[in-house]
Amino acid sequence: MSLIKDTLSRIQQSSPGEPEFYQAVEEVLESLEPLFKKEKKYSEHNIIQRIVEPERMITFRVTWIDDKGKIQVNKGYRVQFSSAIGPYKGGLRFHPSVNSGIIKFLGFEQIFKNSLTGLPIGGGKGGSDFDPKGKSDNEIMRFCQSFMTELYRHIGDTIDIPAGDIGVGGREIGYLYGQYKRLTGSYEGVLTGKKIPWGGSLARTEATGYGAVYFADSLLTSRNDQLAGKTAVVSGSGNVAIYTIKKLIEMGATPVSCSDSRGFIYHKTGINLNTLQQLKEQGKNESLEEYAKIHKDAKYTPVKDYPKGRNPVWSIKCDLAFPSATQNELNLADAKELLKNGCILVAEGANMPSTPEAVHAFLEAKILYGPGKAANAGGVATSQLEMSQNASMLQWSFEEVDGRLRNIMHNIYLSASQTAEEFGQPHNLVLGANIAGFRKVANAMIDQGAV
Ligand SMILES: NC(=O)C1=CN([C@@H]2O[C@H](COP(=O)(O)OP(=O)(O)OC[C@H]3O[C@@H](n4cnc5c(N)ncnc54)[C@H](O)[C@@H]3O)[C@@H](O)[C@H]2O)C=CC1
Ligand SMILES: O=C(O)CCC(=O)C(=O)O
Repeated sequence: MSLIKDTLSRIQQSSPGEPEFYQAVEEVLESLEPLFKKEKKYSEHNIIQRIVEPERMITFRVTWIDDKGKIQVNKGYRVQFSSAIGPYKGGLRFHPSVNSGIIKFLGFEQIFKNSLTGLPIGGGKGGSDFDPKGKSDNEIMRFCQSFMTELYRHIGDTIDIPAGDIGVGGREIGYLYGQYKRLTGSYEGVLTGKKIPWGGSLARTEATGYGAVYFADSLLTSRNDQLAGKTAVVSGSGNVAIYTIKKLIEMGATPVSCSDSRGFIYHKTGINLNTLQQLKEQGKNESLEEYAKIHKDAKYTPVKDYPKGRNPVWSIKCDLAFPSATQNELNLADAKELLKNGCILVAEGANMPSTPEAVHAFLEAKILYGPGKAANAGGVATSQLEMSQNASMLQWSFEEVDGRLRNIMHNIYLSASQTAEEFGQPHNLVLGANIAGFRKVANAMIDQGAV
């Protein structure tokens, strides 16, 4: 269609070499076609041309000194994509694969995800190609301090509020926050994902994983089904995967896998969360290999033994799948395998983990499919709850925050499914989430004039 083709060809020309960004844009635009047919105001106000162009993209040099005294250089990014409905909000990713296209795809997704939460937050994202693996604590600290020395002038508690993502957890947020305070002298909620004694929110650490499971629960309930008794495959073994596994266990399901960039574990009787958490806290690269040494009935498969072009996590027989590692980790062949094995639900903890072909296969099969921007929105929603607590100088209980998270996830489900129904495709939550998220942002853009 011309809306998609024209927009893609324009962004390919103006932003060459950013395939993940084009992928994210194409998926959203495909879903928006029925809305554009129904309501002309979005074309009249040229919303698409405006929304695919970030309000601001900041790139900067991050110079830091390693433990040997050598000067190292990385690249830092912050995309401030849309402030139509609130201050820019989104995580920071530290991973060697980070480049402008990755940051822009994540920032673009964040616009609609944040809108879906029903909270007043705009879309942003940032990060660096810095690789935290194998770095000492002091190296991480020096890197974070240098990163913030550039970033601090662009952020603020009502301007742009970064948080964590891959490679950025409580430790990194601490070093970033310390440096922000040193530079500005201001104790404000400028970052979320802070530790509890210095402004963090209870349940933020758990929120993305818990939220994905709450979302799955809403999906299953819509078909008079439940999590209890189901077998689940989970990929990743970081923040999102661990708290997905924890909540699945609490709700009576059996998560049987986890993975990292070196390999995966299949533990048919169920992942032992204590072992996994203890090994991950030790921070060794070999934690999943160690897991299989401790639990003899678990099988570890290294990446070098994966069949070409496949992620064998998705070949494990299961009822439910929670991709919780990274983008494009589940392709069409993987999707077909999941469907062949009787998987009835996919809830994406990661951002854009399924390739477009895999997404189409899920939609065609009419299984319960929760796209990342809906299913993993619990993390950013709880970040906004952290901002609210910071602004009012209060701290809510775990139960209070968790209860709000659960409601927010159910409301996201309702908003996506009711919108999907409105457009005559009740099972299609990709369409529902994209239209519901877009409509609010686009209407705000129209109200605010040509800015
Ligand atoms: N932390 C949060 O609150 C949120 C995270 N997400 C998304 O969830 C996903 C996971 O993020 P976190 O758990 O926060 O990060 P993390 O750094 O805690 O964990 C990332 C996990 O993914 C694995 N991984 C990374 N690249 C991989 C690759 N190429 N192949 C296989 N495994 C790989 C890592 O080994 C690790 O187990 C990402 O897509 C992130 O954007 C989405 C919403 C919020
Ligand atoms: O908590 C946040 O602000 C951001 C979380 C995030 O990066 C995401 O939703 O992908």
